[in-house]
Amino acid sequence: MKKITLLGATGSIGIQTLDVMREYNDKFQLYALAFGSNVQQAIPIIKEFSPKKVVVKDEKVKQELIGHIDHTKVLVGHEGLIEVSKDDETDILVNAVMGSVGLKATLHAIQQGKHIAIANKETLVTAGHLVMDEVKKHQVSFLPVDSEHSAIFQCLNGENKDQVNKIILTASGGSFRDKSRRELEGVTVTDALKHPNWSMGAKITVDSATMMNKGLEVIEAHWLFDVPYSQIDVVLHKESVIHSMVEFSDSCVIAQLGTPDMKVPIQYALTYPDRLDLPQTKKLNLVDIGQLNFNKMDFNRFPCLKMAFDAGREGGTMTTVLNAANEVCVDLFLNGKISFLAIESMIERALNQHKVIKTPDLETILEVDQQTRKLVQSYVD
Ligand SMILES: NC(=O)C1=CN([C@@H]2O[C@H](COP(=O)(O)OP(=O)(O)OC[C@H]3O[C@@H](n4cnc5c(N)ncnc54)[C@H](OP(=O)(O)O)[C@@H]3O)[C@@H](O)[C@H]2O)C=CC1
Ligand SMILES: CC(=O)[C@@H](O)[C@H](O)COP(=O)(O)O
Ligand SMILES: [Mn+2]
Repeated sequence: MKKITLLGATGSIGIQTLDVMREYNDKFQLYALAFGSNVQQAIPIIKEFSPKKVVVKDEKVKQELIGHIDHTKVLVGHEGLIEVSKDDETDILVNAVMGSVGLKATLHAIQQGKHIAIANKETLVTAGHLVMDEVKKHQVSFLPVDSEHSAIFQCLNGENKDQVNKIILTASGGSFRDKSRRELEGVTVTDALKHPNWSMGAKITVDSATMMNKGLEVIEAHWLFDVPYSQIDVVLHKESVIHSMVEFSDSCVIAQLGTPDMKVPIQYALTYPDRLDLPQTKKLNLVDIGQLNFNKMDFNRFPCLKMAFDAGREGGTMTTVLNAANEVCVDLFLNGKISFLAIESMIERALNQHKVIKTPDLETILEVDQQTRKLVQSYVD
């Protein structure tokens, strides 16, 4: 029985992680969970899984929650996230929070030798070098949940990493893939939230529409698989059936395929190296699909992807700025404060204003993250 601490239990990945745990309740037990403020979503989860500890965003949410639950210790904020993540009783940390709020807890968990299933790509974008250094130092398993990275991880299974030519990430194109840049001028939040293939949280769905999601994933792949940016490609693939590919020295390409269902990579990260039944998922039927499409990525159409490659190549605090600026801009867009196209122009402005600090420590990362959030907010205030 593995004890799991699940950060982001009320979110899209969190809920699907609980589905997997429900199916395999002889293998996994929910020791602790964390969520932000969605108390109504959290109450039935807490009642069903009876975790020993729950972490919420702040005191106000704690007060809202405690009248509804018994026998569960309620903790608050960053300190709470760190406490449950490094807790002696935690075997596996599933990090499925949205945003760089997951960084410190992840570092503490690794330092305590916990195994990590990582969905929270922002943690790797903001401070990938710190995270991967700790992973190497403490020899923990750090398994990707993100569908593309799970695919790459599977393609690399048993292969010699020195014989990798390139990693090829697939991108669906997001909600606006068939629109020209001019047509993007009037798009709404409701339109942006209609992802063609995946049902996900609001922030990642907007990231997918701006193509920043793929940009974050390029940086995530760089850190997870220790591959230089010159060996990472992105190809448009509107069906999201091939989740990603790896090309090897002999020109052989290995791809991982499946219907778009996040329960597959979530379960694989929890049960690796075993592949257990997943009865709830739809099997891939290529005959029914008939045709798979691939298109060249257009960096002028999707400037966020170019910004992410450039920030990744620059390194240091540049990706911290990219991530923090993006988090603020997407939030402003979702709250109707800025237009869709302002997301990319404001991120670009923040990147241009930043003087990079190479190999920053944690304190520097956190400081740059906060400064960037304030700066980007000041563009609209
Ligand atoms: N959804 C997907 O299919 C995929 C997601 N990912 C990545 O996984 C991560 C989660 O995405 P997704 O599940 O879609 O996001 P959601 O927005 O659906 O869920 C985010 C979760 O994080 C919680 N949260 C937010 N802020 C805090 C905080 N300060 N303290 C504690 N918990 C907090 C939310 O709580 P609450 O809502 O209660 O406030 C919620 O449980 C992201 O990094 C995303 O990029 C990667 C691949 C696919
Ligand atoms: C399910 C998942 O991993 C998402 O990151 C997904 O890949 C988003 O799709 P696109 O970014 O390709 O539109
Ligand atoms: Mn992905």
